[in-house]
Amino acid sequence: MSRTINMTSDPSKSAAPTVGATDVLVGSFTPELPKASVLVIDDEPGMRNFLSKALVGHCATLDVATNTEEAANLLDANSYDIVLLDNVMPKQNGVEWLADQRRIGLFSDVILMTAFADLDTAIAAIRAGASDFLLKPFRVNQLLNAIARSLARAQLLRQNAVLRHEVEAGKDLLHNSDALLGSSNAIKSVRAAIAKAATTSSHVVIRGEVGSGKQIAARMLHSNSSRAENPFVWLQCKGMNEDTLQTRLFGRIESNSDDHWQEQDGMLRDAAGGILYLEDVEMLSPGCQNLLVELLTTGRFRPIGAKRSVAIDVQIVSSSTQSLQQAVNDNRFRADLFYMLNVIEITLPPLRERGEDIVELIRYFSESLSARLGLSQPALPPVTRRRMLAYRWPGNVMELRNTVERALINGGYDPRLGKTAATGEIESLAAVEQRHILETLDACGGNRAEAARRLGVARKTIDRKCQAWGL
Ligand SMILES: Nc1ncnc2c1ncn2[C@@H]1O[C@H](COP(=O)(O)OP(=O)(O)OP(=O)(O)O)[C@@H](O)[C@H]1O
Repeated sequence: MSRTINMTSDPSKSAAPTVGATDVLVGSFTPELPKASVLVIDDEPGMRNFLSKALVGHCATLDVATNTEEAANLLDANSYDIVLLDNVMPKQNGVEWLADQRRIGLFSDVILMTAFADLDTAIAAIRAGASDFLLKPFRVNQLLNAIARSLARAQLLRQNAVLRHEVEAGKDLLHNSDALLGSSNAIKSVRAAIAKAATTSSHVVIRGEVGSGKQIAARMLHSNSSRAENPFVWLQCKGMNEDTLQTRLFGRIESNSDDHWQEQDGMLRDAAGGILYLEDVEMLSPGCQNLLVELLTTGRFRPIGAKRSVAIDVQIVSSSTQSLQQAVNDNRFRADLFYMLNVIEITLPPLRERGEDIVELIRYFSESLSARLGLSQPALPPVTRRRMLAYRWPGNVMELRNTVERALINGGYDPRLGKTAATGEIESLAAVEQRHILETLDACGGNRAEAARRLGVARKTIDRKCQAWGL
């Protein structure tokens, strides 16, 4: 059986350390070390004792295995950031065992400890995926430095992967608002729902039309949650074949007949501890749906081609432009997955249903885009403003943002702006009323008294409505 070192255990009661026991630790080696989980694999009691004594109190979890079978069992059950592996052990040497484990699925950084620094061992270890060497005898500082280096490298790789996903997201994220702007009651309720969802780890579905701000809502949820320090990883589920989608999400391990292996990390591992945002979740391929059900049922997933599964803590926020329930009814989406993902549902109202926000959004985009593009803000004549308020915005805030950007580039708003085509869609009474009043105002050249007369309402009513819409 393996031996687990409990953080409260007293390693000094074990056999006396054999190497560098008198080293004094100075300073913090890396901010990652206190959060790290480490597995030590060594058949020599003295060495195990030295490593335990050196590491207890410095890392979050420390497990010790006396042989490779114990180690494999521990790896089946737990995830480790670092594995410290002795090379010379009975039955199978460390490098051979490591190569086997990489093919099964070993997702930790491995530091090989060896007394024989020959080139062949070094080459074999690198091929087997060791990230560093410790040449025996070594001191505690050398050990902690090697671990710190591996942790820092892993952190860097993860940050790099997350940034790559952001670039692939293709969205102009740097210049977007990081909050859902607007003072309409509809957007206030959405912000309140986001704040509530951010206090839990429950999975969330955000529904809304194209460009209505679903991704901004998901990012807001992330930055308000306790997961904010961990990654937000975005995956577009639309337009990718089954194989690519599975690899991108779950990762893949491939080995060929030459005993070479290749590992591709999936987004799930990149998102560990954070939020995975599945955009257009209704387009998720059937195979991915099955794998996600397995993940949500067991809390573990298996990279494609791996034999070993990995435990993962991730909050899934999905977005859907179509009705997900409809996709279930049409047998395009698994009903159990729908219920697992849809613990909390947030619906973003279309822009035409929250006319009060339009002027605020125009101002925001006009100011932020003019600063970014180095262009002066275009004038917004009352007639254009009215037309923008009356327009239906089928592309929602995204369309509004692009309209403002186009006006900046062209030096003014298009006078034909806001000619609405009927869509046959049912609108709320408030939206119809707003559009009708604004179109009447337009027909009256902005004369409110005349518009009130034609509409058969008091002038004060028109004034009150215009004020609410920011006119
Ligand atoms: N309430 C809002 N406040 C500020 N910006 C917003 C708001 N809603 C949307 N946006 C902006 O509109 C654009 C589209 O938003 P976003 O990408 O979040 O929409 P979406 O619903 O995810 O779109 P899609 O369905 O195409 O993925 C972005 O530039 C975003 O910054």
